[in-house]
Amino acid sequence: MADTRIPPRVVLLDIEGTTLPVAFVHKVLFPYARKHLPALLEQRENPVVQEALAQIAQAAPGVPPLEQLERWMAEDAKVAPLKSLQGLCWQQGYEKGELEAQLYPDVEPTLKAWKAAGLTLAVYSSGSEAAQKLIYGYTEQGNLTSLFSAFFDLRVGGKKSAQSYRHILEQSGWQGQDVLFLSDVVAELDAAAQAGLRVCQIARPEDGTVAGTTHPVAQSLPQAG
Ligand SMILES: CSCCC(=O)C(=O)COP(=O)(O)O
Ligand SMILES: [Mg+2]
Repeated sequence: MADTRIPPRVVLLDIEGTTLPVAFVHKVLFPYARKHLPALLEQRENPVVQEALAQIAQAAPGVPPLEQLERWMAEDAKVAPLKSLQGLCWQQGYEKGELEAQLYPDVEPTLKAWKAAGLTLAVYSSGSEAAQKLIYGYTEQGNLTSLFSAFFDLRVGGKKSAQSYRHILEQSGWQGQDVLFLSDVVAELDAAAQAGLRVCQIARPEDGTVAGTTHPVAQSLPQAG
């Protein structure tokens, strides 16, 4: 159990519902990817596409790739081939100026203040590392990627599994009691706490996030720090 009188050294942040509105992900990013996936799948020479197609064939033998991707998108499944292909669609959207990440208003000033105060900042999202870097690379406030020291994605495992947070600690060398994990999803906080991290739920009123009963709750990043 962490001594809460000692401040954390690292803040590990979820994205959707924590730093970026759920509506932006579901009403802007996901539809953009859905529209561009069929053309992307034609780019057979692209190594990201090739790897994703191989992973889809392994996960769903005999199912046409686009059909399987549609199923996963309908379920909002957090699976690596979908996430890497979505990331590639978004890359093209950001580079063409068709996408720009709209963070919650408190996020950019708070991240900068935490960084200036000496905290290490890191991301853990189901979105691929490439997609995370795009979000923070193309925000309305400019490129914020240099604020972050590490980007963790589904390669460490799913966010509702304690083992994933143990992998993050192993890979980073951080001690669990030094790391504060912020997320809107209680099951993710449960898993992180089980692995020995400090946790705080971000329950955004504008997203209607339901506050749990087992972990500290804040309505914005500055309240959590
Ligand atoms: C970082 S890319 C957009 C978010 C995304 O694809 C997603 O599935 C949301 O995942 P999170 O773990 O940030 O809730
Ligand atoms: Mg989230």
